[in-house]
Amino acid sequence: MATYKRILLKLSGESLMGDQAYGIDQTRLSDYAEQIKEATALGVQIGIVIGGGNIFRGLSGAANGFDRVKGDQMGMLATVINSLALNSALNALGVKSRVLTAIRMEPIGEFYSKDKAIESLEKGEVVILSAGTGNPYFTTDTGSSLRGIEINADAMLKGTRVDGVYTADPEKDPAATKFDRISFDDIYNKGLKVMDLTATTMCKENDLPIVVFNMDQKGNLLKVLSGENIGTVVHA
Ligand SMILES: Nc1ncnc2c1ncn2[C@@H]1O[C@H](COP(=O)(O)OP(=O)(O)OP(=O)(O)O)[C@@H](O)[C@H]1O
Ligand SMILES: O=c1ccn([C@@H]2O[C@H](COP(=O)(O)O)[C@@H](O)[C@H]2O)c(=O)[nH]1
Repeated sequence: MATYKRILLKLSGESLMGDQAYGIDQTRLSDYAEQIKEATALGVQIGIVIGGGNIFRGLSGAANGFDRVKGDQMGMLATVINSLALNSALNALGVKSRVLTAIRMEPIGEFYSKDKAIESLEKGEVVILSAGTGNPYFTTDTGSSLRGIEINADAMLKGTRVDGVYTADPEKDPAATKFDRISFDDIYNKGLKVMDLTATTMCKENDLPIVVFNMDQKGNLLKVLSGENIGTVVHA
């Protein structure tokens, strides 16, 4: 029996490159697809947003002289590339999945609507919600909170390459310690940067709890869905 009936799973684009310097690592991609397959076997309805940091980020583009809006559009297209890769990997495992895009680009994906997403979820299909919010100056974390709220998810599961929320960025501060649970207010008060503040605020204001966990370890998604607290729960 799973803890949640419907989830929004946020996957990190940057994690998708595995040990490579850029792009999509096939082993990591297959591992994510396997974990998602295991989760569907529990009967959980799964919406997915995947980042684009393994390919392009608007802010890095702007730092190199790109127009910010064009750079962000490139970033959103990067998330579509990752979404198609995941769609293909899931279909190869026999998991029916569908890509909906926040920007019209048929036949690459169907244009997103909440109704289409929910219809697919109720049929047991995995829905990949691509191109972020469709607008520049946002991130896929904000895209995840937005879509999670729209589809009435029970929780947003942020599957990343660290195993929870720490007192400081654990990739920079080896002395940082992990929280098992933390409130939205403490995220602000302590200035923790595991997710951007727009995304955090949307989750707080719409009562969408977040679970941050390490998706790069096989079996972890199943553990979270089975109620094991292997990450950090961010709550009201
Ligand atoms: N207090 C903190 N606790 C945990 N992680 C933190 C904290 N502060 C910063 N981070 C960083 O946040 C990162 C997680 O963010 P995320 O999964 O969104 O990665 P990303 O690089 O933004 O991915 P994407 O490609 O989807 O944009 C971790 O890699 C971690 O280094
Ligand atoms: O709603 C959105 C979502 C994303 N972007 C751009 O895409 C890249 C990649 O997304 P990440 O969340 O960083 O993985 C992001 O840097 C933005 O440039 C966007 O503009 N709007």
